Amino acid sequence: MDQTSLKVLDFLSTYVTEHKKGLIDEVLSRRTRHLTFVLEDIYQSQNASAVVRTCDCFGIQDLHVIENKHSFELNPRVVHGASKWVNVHHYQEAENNTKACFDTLRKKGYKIMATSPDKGCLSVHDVDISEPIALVFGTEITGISEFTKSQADGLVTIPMYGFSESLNISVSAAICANILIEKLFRSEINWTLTEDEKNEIKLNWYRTIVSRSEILEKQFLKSLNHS
Ligand SMILES: C[S@@+](CC[C@H](N)C(=O)[O-])C[C@H]1O[C@@H](n2cnc3c(N)ncnc32)[C@H](O)[C@@H]1O
Repeated sequence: MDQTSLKVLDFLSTYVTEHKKGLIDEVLSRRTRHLTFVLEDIYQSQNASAVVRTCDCFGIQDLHVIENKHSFELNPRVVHGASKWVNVHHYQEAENNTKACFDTLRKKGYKIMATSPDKGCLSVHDVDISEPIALVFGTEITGISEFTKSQADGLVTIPMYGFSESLNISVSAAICANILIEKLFRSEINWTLTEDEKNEIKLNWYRTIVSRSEILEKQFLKSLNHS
């Protein structure tokens, strides 16, 4: 983070109560980029919203949204403001947005694991979390695309024992988040964010919670340029 952004962070922090600052620091201490979620063409807003909320609740900072056939929409009654705390990255411009997303994630060092109700896949309990993982969830009716199936580094399943063929996508995301985050917390892996990452996220959160932050920031930057 550059010096000016650090000064803005410092400035905006004067408008945030000590209680809120403490809460933000506590939440940031449990945020991770070691695990990230990917949604491929999810078209029901309540499902997309429930996943955003799950990411926030379990400390998954980034959600990648692939929009090949369907656009991503949030339902305010389900998301409950959680989208303010999670970085949502959209892939909607390329000819194959799934490929664009996977290329980006691989460059960042992620292994791509796709989820499926198929019995033959690796159980989510047995996933190796030593490397950063991007977990892909498929669309409501047809699941993950053939492209994802062929390009993923592995397929993961939540074992099921009933008559139904699959879980709801948002339920699957919550179960996987719970299992993998607990596994991460119990491991020796360095899954926490760097100080720089924490500051960048904190600045965005301060901008969200401080009223009229945009105007205040403009005035502050003007005063910096004059001094
Ligand atoms: C309703 S399911 C899609 C069902 C589709 N017929 C299929 O075979 O994938 C939607 C998404 O939820 C996730 N899902 C559902 N059940 C799962 C399970 N048992 N294990 C892992 N993921 C599951 C997957 O991401 C799936 O693409």
